[in-house]
Amino acid sequence: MLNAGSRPPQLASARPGRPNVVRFLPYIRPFWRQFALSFTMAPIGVLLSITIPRLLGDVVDGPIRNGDARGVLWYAFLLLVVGAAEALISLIRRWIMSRATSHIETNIRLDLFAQLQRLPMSFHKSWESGQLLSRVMSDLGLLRRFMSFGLVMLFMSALHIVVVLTIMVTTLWQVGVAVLALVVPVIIATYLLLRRFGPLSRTLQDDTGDAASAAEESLHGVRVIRSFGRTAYAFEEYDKRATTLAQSGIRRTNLASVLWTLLEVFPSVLLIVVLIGVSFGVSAGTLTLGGAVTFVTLLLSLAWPVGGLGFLLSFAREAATAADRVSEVFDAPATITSGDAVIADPRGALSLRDVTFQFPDADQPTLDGLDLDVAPGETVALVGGTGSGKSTLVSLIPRLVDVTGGQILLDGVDVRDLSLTQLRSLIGTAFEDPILFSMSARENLTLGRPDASEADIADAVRVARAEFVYDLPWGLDTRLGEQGLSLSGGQRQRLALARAILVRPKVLVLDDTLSALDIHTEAEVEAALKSTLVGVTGIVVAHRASTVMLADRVAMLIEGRIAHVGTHSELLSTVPEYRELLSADYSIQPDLGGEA
Ligand SMILES: Nc1ncnc2c1ncn2[C@@H]1O[C@H](COP(=O)(O)OP(=O)(O)OP(=O)(O)O)[C@@H](O)[C@H]1O
Repeated sequence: MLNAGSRPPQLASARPGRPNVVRFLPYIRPFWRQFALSFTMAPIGVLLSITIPRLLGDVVDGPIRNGDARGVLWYAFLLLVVGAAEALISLIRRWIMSRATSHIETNIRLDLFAQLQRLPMSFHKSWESGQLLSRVMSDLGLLRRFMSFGLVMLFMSALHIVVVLTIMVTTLWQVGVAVLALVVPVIIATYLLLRRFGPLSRTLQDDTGDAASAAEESLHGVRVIRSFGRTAYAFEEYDKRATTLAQSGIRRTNLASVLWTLLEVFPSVLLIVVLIGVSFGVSAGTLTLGGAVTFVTLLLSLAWPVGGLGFLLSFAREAATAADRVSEVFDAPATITSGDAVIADPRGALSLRDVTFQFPDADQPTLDGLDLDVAPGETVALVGGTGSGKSTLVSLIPRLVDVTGGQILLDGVDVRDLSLTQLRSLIGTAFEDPILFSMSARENLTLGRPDASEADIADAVRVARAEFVYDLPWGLDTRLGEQGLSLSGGQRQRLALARAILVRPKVLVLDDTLSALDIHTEAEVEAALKSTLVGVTGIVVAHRASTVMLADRVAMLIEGRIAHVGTHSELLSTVPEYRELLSADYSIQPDLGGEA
């Protein structure tokens, strides 16, 4: 798996007044030869395309006027060669650019993915996944398409227009000036329309992200939606976002159509002016018939560059918006950064010193002044009512989030000062809701230790009572997860537990990992875990008395504070809230009662 920390983004830093799109230039730098070649070929293409009107003029004034059939054929051949050369140049340019920009897109996408891996959980909780997906996929795709052909076409169109207008002004200045007089208001109108286009394009791209989020959420929760009979409601919710998206698309296309129409009609208006101008020129004898043909054909050659300019300018605006949206993810602060310290001989002593944690949008702390020392090899169970802060506390240990006050020390070193790679290799975590990836059972198991041997895997599988993996259709190579074989909740939990054990952690954090197991399997797993936890520091979030039995000591959380610490028997006999909390299990396990 990608080590996010090892891939710093190449994106240039933000500067006031500098458009975000410019910040992506470092990605283009390794491919500057391809870009240089493509931009050098562009003027040759323009030159060839304006050669055709010149040849047409010459054939009219020469072979056609003189009735020279061989001459006409010769010009026809020349026209064919010029046309073919123009097509070949454009083909080569496309090949070069599509290869270069695909690499650029991949590099940006990898950096963006690494950045998403680096960003703290608070970022992922506050951003809808559809919004992130639309940035990773559609915005980057749009940027690539713009770099691949939009940029060079924009350059070619502008060059073509400038060259043709210059030829016109120098050949027949009266007509040239009239054409220029018409071009200026069109440029101003284009500029004004594009200013309105920017915000519309941003809204459309944001609405695309919203629609993607709605689709992702309802597909993810399709089981819940169906079981509550809320398919119609989910459809309505998606319909709302899809309609908003369609409306934004229509508003943007309406505006773009005005721009495109303006620029498409423009050459036809120019044609009238030019036709009147050249007919005066021909009758006054200042222009030959061939010259008139060249003039008119040159003007007609403007139809695509001018018509396409509207599309290309709006495309450039959309690419700028896509760059803004992608930059927002790159600019989000990666608050969980690696420290430099490395523990030479890790033992797994864990200490909480006045640990406080408050969610950014909460008005009071979720954890408030926690102190606890867990000795190497000791197992502490965290118990407490629902919402008392157990999961929040365990997420602080591997730094999924950071404390907002106090310190968590591992072997006396503040976890924020430790190398993140070492910290996460020392801590194995398994959550209540185990996430399995769309890969083989073996890859899922070895996620935290890709070099694990068959014997290590077998050992972890045995402790977690996950032997069922060997009975899957293709054993350890069976593909699991969203697009693979689906496992039961208990099987998933056991696989996640084996994954955490396989890391051979110094600290094993189990966040209610055994909740989906039946009582017998849980007892088996616990017995095996007990032998494994020897020498490993354990932090076990527990709801059942049976899980608490794994622990040497119990810390009871009440409203974000550690209210009681002691052995299970001590708390049972001295803390009524503890007895009450575990009463369900307590009543069905008389031997526990005996212990009390
Ligand atoms: N992003 C958040 N912003 C604000 N409050 C939050 C956020 N996430 C969780 N909380 C609150 O923090 C408190 C502690 O939650 P936590 O999940 O740690 O409890 P828990 O003890 O693990 O509960 P359970 O046993 O039900 O899993 C809860 O009141 C929860 O609503």
